[in-house]
Amino acid sequence: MDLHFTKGQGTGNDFVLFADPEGENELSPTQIQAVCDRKFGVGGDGLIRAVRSSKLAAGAASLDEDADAEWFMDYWNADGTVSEMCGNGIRVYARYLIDQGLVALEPGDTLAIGTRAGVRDVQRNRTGFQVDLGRWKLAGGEPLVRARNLPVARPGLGINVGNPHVVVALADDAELDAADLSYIPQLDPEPAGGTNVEFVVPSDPLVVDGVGRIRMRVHERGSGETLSCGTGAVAAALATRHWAGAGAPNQWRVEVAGGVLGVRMFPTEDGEHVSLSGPAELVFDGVLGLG
Ligand SMILES: N[C@@H](CCC[C@H](N)C(=O)O)C(=O)O
Repeated sequence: MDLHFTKGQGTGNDFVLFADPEGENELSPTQIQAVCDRKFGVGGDGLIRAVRSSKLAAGAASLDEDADAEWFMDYWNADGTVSEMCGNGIRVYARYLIDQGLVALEPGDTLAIGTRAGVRDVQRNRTGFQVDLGRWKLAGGEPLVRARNLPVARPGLGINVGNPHVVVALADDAELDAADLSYIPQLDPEPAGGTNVEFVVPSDPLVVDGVGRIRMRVHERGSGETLSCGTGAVAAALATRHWAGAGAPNQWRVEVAGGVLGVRMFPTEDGEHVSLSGPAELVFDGVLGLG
């Protein structure tokens, strides 16, 4: 089979995307690993299949919340495992659907996209996209996190924004730079199903013009260290606001190795939601022969 793909990225978090509107070409975990391999394949932190929600295999996801989500983001990590949600990926996915002529979306317009975490609204803006990640949750527990080259294990804060995260505050930039994230951070207790782990350092001053500022590095479940993680940036901002206490802002600028992401917490009738904004680019198209 020939895979007609597009490579895309959002703040350096890179994805291989392909269109399977009728749901006829689901890839196996082994094929996904091969496509995402940086030496023998296209290379990517994850793979996204564009499939119509109506063509999903029964039980793949519940789309009860919004029957208008014509398109589903079928997201897979580079190691061939699924994830419920991807904050950078969903912006790149919106860009891809527009580029393929599968949806029309002008700046200011909103598109509902199905994900394993539920339906998410993505709004196109002048420079990129903003996604409403819905209600966030404290995941409970404060696992002790050990990472190579860090002097001590520290408690992390578990946060779920559709997918699982544990956020750890480090002492300073020097510690953040020294952490060796080519090894999987060890958690005690280890959360069932694994987790993404974010390491954060507040900027000094923490708040400028009402916007909180942090730096972050991430070890993604199923992909290793990446240049950025959108849902991770959201979890990191939520955790930092939690630690900062009363008076902490609801708007955050998160600096990652691949660029800058914006996070905003806002009230809704349904409780507090959190949104993520940032760029989304398509890089090149290609065809890969799959055995
Ligand atoms: N890079 C993504 C998150 C991708 C999924 C994650 N590795 C997981 O397993 O949950 C993002 O931008 O949010």
